[in-house]
Amino acid sequence: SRSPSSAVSVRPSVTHSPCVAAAAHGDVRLLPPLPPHSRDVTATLRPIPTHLPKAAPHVPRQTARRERERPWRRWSASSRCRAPTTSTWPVRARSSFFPSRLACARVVLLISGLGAALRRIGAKGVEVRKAEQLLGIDSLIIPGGESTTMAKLANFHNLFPALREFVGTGKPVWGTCAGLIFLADKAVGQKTGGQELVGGLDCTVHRNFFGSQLQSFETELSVPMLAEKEGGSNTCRGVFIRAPAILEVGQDVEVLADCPVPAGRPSITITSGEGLEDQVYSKDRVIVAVRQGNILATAFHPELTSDSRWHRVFLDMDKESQAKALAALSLSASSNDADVGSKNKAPDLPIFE
Ligand SMILES: NC(=O)CC[C@H](N)C(=O)O
Repeated sequence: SRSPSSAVSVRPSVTHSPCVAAAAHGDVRLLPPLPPHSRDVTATLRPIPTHLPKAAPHVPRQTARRERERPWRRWSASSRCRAPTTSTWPVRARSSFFPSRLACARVVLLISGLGAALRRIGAKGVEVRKAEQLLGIDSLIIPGGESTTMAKLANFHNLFPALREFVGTGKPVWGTCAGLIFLADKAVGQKTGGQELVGGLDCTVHRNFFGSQLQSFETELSVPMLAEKEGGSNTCRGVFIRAPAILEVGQDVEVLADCPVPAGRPSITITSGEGLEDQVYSKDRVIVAVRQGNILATAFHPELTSDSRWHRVFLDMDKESQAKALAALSLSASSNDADVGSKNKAPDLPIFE
């Protein structure tokens, strides 16, 4: 037999076999010879050292003076917040904000503040990165970010068909900011070449209605629905970050909040395309929150305030949708019992005279 300290040849396919485990303890057994037809590929296994080198004493890192004095710069301008240059594009994208931030819920999910806010009110969230994960969730949040990049990534991961299907199931979907843009049937103010949308919400959205990052603002919004459903004040704080706004809605869309167009904001030209004339948005108010059936959409970020009423409204939509699904299930089960032979027949409802 061979000395335990020498290298041992093993077939790669058996690297985790008991023989190799034994080799790690110095008890080396040689493998039976390879059958003549197999590829003669071998790998070298070095014995694992029994004595690990002593850990070097921990020396606390010296914080640079500049960092001590201006800690808030640490994760902003510093190169350390950049993705490693060796990452490939999709990996880097995943580490930024999508689709890991495409959030959803058995009750919803997990992005940043949205996740924390939902956890506070007892909802469980999961991250959705792949289309098939949408099958296991009850409701979905498409959060803020940058909708053009999010659309590129959703395309890359082939998420659009699954997202459209999810919206079509009637399960609750909430889009905030860029998520609202995703859900709109039509978006204007897009980059050249446009961007793909999930759609489902009958409205026209302007991608950067309120201007650039510098024009981000907070304001008090009047939302009577919040007080009606969840109690508390008639208003809520709206945090608008490079925010979109809704220019027009279809008749099935319920407007939940609007706000004045900020004074001094340059006029917005809406390029209609398809041979229609450009129009200038001339109203003095603009829509910032809507609901259409299973879709809730806000141009602002409710997760950035401590008011969790928007989250509770969304969870109520989730409960409603589950109750509906249950009712539909028990209805179809009882009609199956009563009428086993006739599949796909509409339920025979009783007539009360
Ligand atoms: N905070 C946000 O989500 C900004 C959205 C941004 N205006 C966009 O085009 O995607």
